Amino acid sequence: MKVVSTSKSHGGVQGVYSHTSDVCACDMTFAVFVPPQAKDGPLPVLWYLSGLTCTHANVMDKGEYRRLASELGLVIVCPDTSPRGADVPDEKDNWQFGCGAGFYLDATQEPYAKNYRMYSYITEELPAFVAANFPVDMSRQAIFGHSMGGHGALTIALKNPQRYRSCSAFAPIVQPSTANWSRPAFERYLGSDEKSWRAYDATLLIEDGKRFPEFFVDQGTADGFLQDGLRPWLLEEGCRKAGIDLTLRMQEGYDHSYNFISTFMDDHLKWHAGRLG
Ligand SMILES: N[C@@H](CCC(=O)N[C@@H](CSC=O)C(=O)NCC(=O)O)C(=O)O
Repeated sequence: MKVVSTSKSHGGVQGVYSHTSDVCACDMTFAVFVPPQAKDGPLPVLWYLSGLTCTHANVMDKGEYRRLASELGLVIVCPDTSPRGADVPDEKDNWQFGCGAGFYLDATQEPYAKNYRMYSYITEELPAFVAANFPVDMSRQAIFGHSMGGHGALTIALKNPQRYRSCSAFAPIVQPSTANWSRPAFERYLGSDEKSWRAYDATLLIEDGKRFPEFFVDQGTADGFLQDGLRPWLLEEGCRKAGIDLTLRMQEGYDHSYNFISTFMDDHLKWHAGRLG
């Protein structure tokens, strides 16, 4: 593991690290905040998945999670959103595909299948790496995220309900396989058979029988992506039919930015901490 940077904050350490990922066949960078309680033993770990165009740094710089994470004794891990590097296929002028737009899935189509394996990276390789290198109690994990990362958190929790004690999201893409901003990426990563897309679509996973006990979602009413891209009412309907407990808070006047996320970050951290013990 390469230490990119460390910096003391609220008694803990905000670090940025990189490692060689076999799964993504490139070097990957991620951020970890370790609160001061780590000196007394392993701590619960909360995974934050970021949205389109982000790296590990957006939430680290603008999410405002460290003060309360320190108080609550939560380790916060913030991975990148895609593979990157000179050998990774990309489309520089397309923010909804390629680097920064990995959609937390395992691509099956060439030339993307070699590197774009963010589902396996987030659920297998990075957890094993974090467990081996940080003071974490892997029996106490939770996951949350924003937008594309909200989609990632919901789908990963639905597919691994025994691993995560809780899941929440800020303005998640709840049905990416039918939204115009994500459909083209799904087709290019997964091929034209839309049946294979269902494995990476929260509302369709629920329709297909996957379950998670409860979700907590915040959504701004002034979010420019609300009507066409995010559509939380689809998740509301799916959860209602499936008997999944969904707390959906429509936050008046808030947009899609980190000003919205940081406003409600404390509520999400407290909600997860209450379930992580
Ligand atoms: N470049 C786009 C806007 C991209 C954008 O809003 N990205 C969001 C996530 S969107 C869904 O996954 C984000 O988190 N951006 C990073 C940030 O720091 O705000 C455009 O120009 O419209």
